[in-house]
Parts: sequence; structure tokens; C-alpha cells
Amino acid sequence: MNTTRIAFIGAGNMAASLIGGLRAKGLEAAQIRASDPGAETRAKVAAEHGIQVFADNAEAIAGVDVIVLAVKPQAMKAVCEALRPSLQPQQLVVSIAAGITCASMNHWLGEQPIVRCMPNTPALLRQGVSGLYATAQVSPEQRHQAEELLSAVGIALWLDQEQQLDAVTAVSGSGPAYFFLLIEAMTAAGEKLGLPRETAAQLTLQTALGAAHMAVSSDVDAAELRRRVTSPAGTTEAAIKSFQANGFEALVEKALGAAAHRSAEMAEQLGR
Ligand SMILES: NC(=O)C1=CN([C@@H]2O[C@H](COP(=O)(O)OP(=O)(O)OC[C@H]3O[C@@H](n4cnc5c(N)ncnc54)[C@H](O)[C@@H]3O)[C@@H](O)[C@H]2O)C=CC1
Ligand SMILES: O=C(O)[C@@H]1CCC=N1
Repeated sequence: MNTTRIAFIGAGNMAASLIGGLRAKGLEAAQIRASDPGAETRAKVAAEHGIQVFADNAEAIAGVDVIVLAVKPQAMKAVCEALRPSLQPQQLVVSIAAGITCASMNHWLGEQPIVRCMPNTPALLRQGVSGLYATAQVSPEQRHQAEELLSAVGIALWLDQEQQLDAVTAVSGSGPAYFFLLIEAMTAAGEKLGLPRETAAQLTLQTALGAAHMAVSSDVDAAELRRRVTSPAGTTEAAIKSFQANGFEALVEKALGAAAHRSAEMAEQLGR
């Protein structure tokens, strides 16, 4: 990673998080470039990180080792097809686009080494988690480069089947939104129970933070931590029983199933 040169195609939220993580990890600004059609986006990322920016994708990738595709899934086909004539065979392509398969990218780009990833938005705070999948053309050194890139913004976990990325998308890619939904619902319920909104929000947020810290640092699992809060015939038991009587686990399973299904469906709709 010390000398790796990286170009970001698309300089939006996720790219900016990754660039910030890499800079914090000690990568020189001169090792990083980004291209984006938005003049404001280019100016922002250049000002924040001191990197060189481009309006032309082909210009941005000249001479780099790693090309990170950080555009919306709907833009991937056009972006890849336009890059194809400018690619060097040894350049690693890392995609963070949801629901775009390596087969589609190889179809658009040619037989390029590809690492497909699914990060999540806590990457903004370097608290993210990503799933990574590498095609057979990816060398051990390139696997290392991809892992270093994603681990600059959190934890990076390798997968041995590409299909597992649909599940990763369902669990952690979209996952922050589920926790935000629970935060919204608990805050609203607290308010309905008579608390000022601001108090309900603070109680909810600090509880979420405290519970996440406990779950991460504890040597027992979440089920045991839950049991420890749940006094027999007490208040937690009343709430948990109500959740479960209303099908909480089935609801979560169904929601994550819908996200994974949508990820696979996007691959069908946006591939080829
Ligand atoms: N937001 C999220 O929670 C997550 C997003 N992703 C994936 O990350 C990718 C980027 O998402 P965000 O950063 O949230 O989106 P964003 O909209 O903030 O960034 C996309 C950028 O691509 C630029 N762009 C559009 N067309 C382009 C082109 N032809 N060439 C170069 N740049 C172009 C846009 O101007 C924009 O700045 C998406 O594919 C998404 O599926 C992955 C994990 C989580
Ligand atoms: O909602 C989406 O499609 C993207 C992928 C994971 C998070 N956001």
C-alpha cells in the first residue's frame, strides 16, 4: 500500500470516506486521484484531501494500480464500457456498487482482475464493515491492496462465494438504516409515553451506543447480554414478549430477505 496509486471513479459519499480513511492511514495525496462529472464534488474532495481531480475518467486512471468504481449501480455499465479502451491488464478494479456482478463487469471491462465489495456508511467514521470477493484473476498482492483499501475505513471480511455479497448487502450494507429505523421508532414511542422529544432521543441514542459497545466488547453473545437485562416477570420481559408475539424475528428475516432478493434482482436488471 506504501506505493500503491489509486484512482476513484465517482467522488461521492462512499469514495470520500475511503479517501479520508486512506489519507488518515498515511497514504500520500499524490497517490490518490478522483474523477467525477460534478464540478462541486471535485472541488470539495480536492479541497478536503489535497488530491488531484479529473472530469475525465480515462485521464484519472492513467498509471494507477487500483481503480475504485464508486458510482451508482445504474451508471456502472456506461462507466465500465467507456473505461475499457484505457485499461492496462494489470490494473485492479475494485467495485463498491451494490448488485453489480463480477461477470457483468468482466463483460463490460474485459478480463480485468476484479474485487467486488460491499461497504457501509459508518465508513464515514472509519467504523464500517465490508464484505469482499475476488475473481480468479486477482493476485495475492492485489487482494492485499483491496483489503488495505477497505480496512482503512473499518473491518474487511473476505467471502469465498460472490453470491454471499447479496447477504452482506442485506445485513451490513443496508443495515445502518435498520438501526436508524429502530432509533426513530424508540424515540417516537418514548415521546408517546410522555418524555420530551429531545430527552427520548438522547435516551435512545445513548442506549444504542452503550448496547453496541457492550455487544462488541463482551465475551458472551447478544442472547446472553439480553438475558442479563431481562429480570423474571420484569419490564424487559414484557417488552421482549410483546416483540416476539408480534413476530419480531420473522419480520427481521423477511426484511433482510427482501434486501438480498433486491440485490440479486439488481444484478439481473442492471447486468449485461
Ligand atoms: N450509500 C451506501 O450506504 C452504500 C453505497 N454503496 C455503493 O456505493 C456506490 C456509490 O454510492 P454513494 O457514494 O452513496 O453515491 P454518491 O451519489 O454520493 O456518489 C456517486 C458519485 O458518482 C458520480 N458519477 C456519476 N456518474 C459518473 C461518471 N460517469 N463517472 C464518474 N463519476 C460519476 C456522481 O457525480 C457522484 O458524485 C453505489 O454504487 C452504491 O451502491 C455501497 C455500500 C453502501
Ligand atoms: O440501498 C442501497 O441500494 C445501497 C446498497 C447498500 C446501502 N445502500
